[in-house]
Amino acid sequence: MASVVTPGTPPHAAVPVDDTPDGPGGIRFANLTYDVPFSATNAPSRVARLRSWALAKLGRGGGGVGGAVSVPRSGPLLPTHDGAVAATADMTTADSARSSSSSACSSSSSNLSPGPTKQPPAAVPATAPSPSDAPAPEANTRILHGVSGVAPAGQLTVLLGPSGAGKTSLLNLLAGRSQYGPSGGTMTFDGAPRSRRLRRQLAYCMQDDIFSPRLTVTETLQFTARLRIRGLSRAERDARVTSVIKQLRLEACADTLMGDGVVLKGVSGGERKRVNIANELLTDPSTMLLDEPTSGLDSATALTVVKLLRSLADEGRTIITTLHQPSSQMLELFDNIMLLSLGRVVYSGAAADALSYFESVGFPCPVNYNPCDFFLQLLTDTAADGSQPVTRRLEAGWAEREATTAPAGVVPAAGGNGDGDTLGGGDVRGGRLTTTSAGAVRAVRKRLHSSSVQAEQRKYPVNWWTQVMTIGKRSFIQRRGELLEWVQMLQIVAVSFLVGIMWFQLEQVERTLDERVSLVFFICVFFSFIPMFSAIFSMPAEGPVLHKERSSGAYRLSAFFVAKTIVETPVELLYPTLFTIVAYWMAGLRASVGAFVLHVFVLSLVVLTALSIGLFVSATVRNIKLAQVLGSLTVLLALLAGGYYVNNKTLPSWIVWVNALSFIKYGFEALLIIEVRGRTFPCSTVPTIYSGGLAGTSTVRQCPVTDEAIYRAREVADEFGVWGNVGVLLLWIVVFRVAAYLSLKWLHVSHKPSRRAKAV
Ligand SMILES: Nc1ncnc2c1ncn2[C@@H]1O[C@H](COP(=O)(O)OP(=O)(O)OP(=O)(O)O)[C@@H](O)[C@H]1O
Repeated sequence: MASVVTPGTPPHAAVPVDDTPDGPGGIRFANLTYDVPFSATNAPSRVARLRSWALAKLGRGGGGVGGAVSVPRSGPLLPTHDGAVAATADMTTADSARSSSSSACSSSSSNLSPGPTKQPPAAVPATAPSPSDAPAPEANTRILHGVSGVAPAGQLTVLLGPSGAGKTSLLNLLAGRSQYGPSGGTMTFDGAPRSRRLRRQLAYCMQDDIFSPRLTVTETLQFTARLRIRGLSRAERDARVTSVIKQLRLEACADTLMGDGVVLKGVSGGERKRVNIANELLTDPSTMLLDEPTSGLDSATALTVVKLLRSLADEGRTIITTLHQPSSQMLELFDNIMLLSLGRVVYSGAAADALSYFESVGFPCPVNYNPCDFFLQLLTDTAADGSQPVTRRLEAGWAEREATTAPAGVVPAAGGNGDGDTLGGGDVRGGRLTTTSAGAVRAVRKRLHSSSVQAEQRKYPVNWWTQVMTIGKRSFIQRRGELLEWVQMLQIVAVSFLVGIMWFQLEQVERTLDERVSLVFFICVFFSFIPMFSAIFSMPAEGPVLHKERSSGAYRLSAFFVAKTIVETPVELLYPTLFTIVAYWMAGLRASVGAFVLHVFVLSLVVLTALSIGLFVSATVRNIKLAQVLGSLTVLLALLAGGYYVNNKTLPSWIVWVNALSFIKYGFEALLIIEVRGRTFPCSTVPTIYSGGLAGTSTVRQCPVTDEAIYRAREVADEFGVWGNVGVLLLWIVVFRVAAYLSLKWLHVSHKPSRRAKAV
């Protein structure tokens, strides 16, 4: 046996560790605190941050970022109207702001008074100070204040609390997915600290059920199974998917698209929630954390989902879920309830004991009232002055109870010590007749223990190549669906015919040279805009799925990136190829198969360059509007500096360098060389810049017009040749792809928990 104690955690909060299937089951956490930087909650302006930074550099203080000022810990405890004492000593001003803002959202009058049955202790002391409850550093806002609890194996534990109470933050901490990691406290899972192996056993169903919209339910589950389950044959994996579909009663929608709920119609809201659970259930997790699995569902469907969770708990799994407004029918299905208010526990224990506890502290639930509604109303009850005396009293009451009854800072598990032995078949737990047997709990844990010991050795469930193949196949289905949309097809076919008609069968004479050059330039510009914006919109669409899957440790970012590149490259080249087949021959561009093939090749590179730049922009800038603006500016700059509208001669000398930055210029020059190299064009009666008959070139006309004359007129560096331009485009593609990869890795979708998270 060992102990897990983190710095800043009082020794009494040590939780025994027994890393065996027979050790204490479930999740235990004690004195968990969670702080987020003040700037994250209050978002001071850049100017304020800059000012703060400058003052700090000058050594003049400045009150931290955004000017947070701590209320001294020894500051006065606020008396409340009923004589109880409000524990505000450990709140920063940011806390107070959060507290009062959440008050402002709740009812404005205090209409819940203590009932007559039992009087609460005359004056409940404030939360007992403990090291983990110490004030957060000045620049932080404390979201969770020393939260302790137990979610025993084989039981359904429900987190309740008003909006902003910290339910999601607690779940994120337990799942190791919080943005900043816990700042203090301990947690153990089946008696052991969190480890890589646990990450595989722990399923986290996030509130937003994020899926690739163009996959069916079965495909979605099959791809997850392929990525997250190791060592099964294809038949075994399919059997697992089928059994999960059956377990979650998804047979009727097995072949329905997931959809996105906006443009693409797919499964219903309730089905989507169940697919979300099914997706996590595939790995046969011992522990499931669910954030609002019933949000947006009607009461009957919500009850079905909760019943499902009940049955999963009865199989021996540890289930913790947050719920917004459970019905009284649901209450019957819960084993334990943990009530949170502004980051503090006000009750944690058997669901069936909650009412008697509230009665014992002076808040009896009215007859025929939904107890959960009653609890939540108590916690949102606000006095006329904005204070929350009831909440404060409940917090203080629970803190006192914790201090006196559970020296380890751990609430006794409902119905026993949580080791599973007390959960005999037909055991009465929290007033509910349980069906979970100690054997079921032990069987689940033994099975998972042995399989996960092997998993411990590996960072990812399947090897890199399998990851690439699986993600590639999935991306292909997704992109194929998008690309083959008839609207997109229509756009390309229409534009290619339009172009073919506008530039129809250009004569090979000087008179049409300008049109020929403008057509080549137009093609480059058109195939820069379309892919640039397609890429800019791709990350916002794919990012959430990537983030979710990377957070569960399903695959490497490099596998995603390589798969995306391999699959999307040929798919993205479909449109330029289609366009060229129609427009090239209709317009009468160089009638040679070699020139045609080279034209398609160079145009493809232009498309890939625009895609790579767009990908980099969307991977770096999260704000889609800003990404759009940056994308437009980039293409516009590339267009203006592309060599058609302005060139080195017309540009002011100090800005000539922008020409070199225009990727369109390289594509344009390469295509122009392909078009005119080695060709001559008979002069027409009206002189043009190409024959040197116009001012600025030569007074003597040179007939016929040669390719060199065209290069001169257009300032094309022909010594660079087609392949020189191709080389530059390839360089742009590589540079921006690598930059996009690094940006994704370091800026947004790293699955790695923060250092703080690793420490606990
Ligand atoms: N990373 C963060 N940055 C800034 N504020 C945060 C962060 N994480 C949580 N918070 C704040 O912490 C508080 C608790 O948030 P949390 O999402 O945990 O509440 P919740 O109980 O799940 O609410 P809801 O029921 O509305 O989902 C909120 O006021 C939220 O704004």
